[in-house]
Amino acid sequence: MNNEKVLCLTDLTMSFGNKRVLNGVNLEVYKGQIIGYIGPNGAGKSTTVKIMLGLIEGYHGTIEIFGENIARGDFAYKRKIGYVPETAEVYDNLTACEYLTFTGELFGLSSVEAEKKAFNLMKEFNLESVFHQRLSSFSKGMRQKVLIISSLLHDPDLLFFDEPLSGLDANSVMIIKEILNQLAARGKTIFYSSHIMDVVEKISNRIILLVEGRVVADGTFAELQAQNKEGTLEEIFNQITGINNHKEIAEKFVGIVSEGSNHG
Ligand SMILES: Nc1ncnc2c1ncn2[C@@H]1O[C@H](COP(=O)(O)OP(=O)(O)OP(=O)(O)O)[C@@H](O)[C@H]1O
Repeated sequence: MNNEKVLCLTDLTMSFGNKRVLNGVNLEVYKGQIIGYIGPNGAGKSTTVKIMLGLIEGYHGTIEIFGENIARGDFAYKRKIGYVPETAEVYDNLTACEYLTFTGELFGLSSVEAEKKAFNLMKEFNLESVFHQRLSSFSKGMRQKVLIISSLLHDPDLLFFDEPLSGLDANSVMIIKEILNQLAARGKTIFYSSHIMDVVEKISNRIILLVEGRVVADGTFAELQAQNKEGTLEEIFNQITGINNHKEIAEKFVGIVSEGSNHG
């Protein structure tokens, strides 16, 4: 593992109104690491990522990316970043070709270069026949693949993926997992959030668990296993986050659903 520091968060806090969402997050991430950033709904994962991308302001603490404090306002670092958001506004009226050429150009590629690279990448996902179709006609998984391609066109050094496997079928998941592994082997750093625990378990070489805006576990899967009684990452997650009454919650939920049901 390389010891070049790519990301450094020091005492990161963030509030929305009176609500404290991040409670002093400290992290150092090194080149070539694949970080699985996990946590319950609302833990603050997307907020952390959006702050690092400069999409949310008003945080306290320090964020250094590639050694630069991002508060200085020099956004050159963004050119070396790729991002797949959790929910994306894709420009539905554009064709895949138009959208990808446009995003490639935003990151400094020439239009010819962006289009050629986009086409070649679409082809690897068997999407070449829809290259000139509007995104509005794409299925969820097809759109997700376009977003993944769009985040990688400029060959970024640091990738932020928020639930990158959303909507992808089993074969595509295997391909993306392999792509992430190969990118990391080439020195790319990957920071991704996902709720799909078996995938996080398999592909991350470091797992960070955030609960209520605090890092409560940080280590390789083997290290987390050694610190906890449970076996799979899903079980470790449930053990640490203290949610072990799934059955009772489900029973209550179904009870409420069936309340007063005289609907025939
Ligand atoms: N723009 C906003 N204004 C007010 N509150 C917000 C805003 N964005 C996020 N929050 C709140 O911050 C908390 C953390 O949200 P965040 O989206 O970071 O969680 P998450 O860990 O990514 O969750 P999930 O797993 O559900 O995607 C939530 O309580 C959310 O309601």
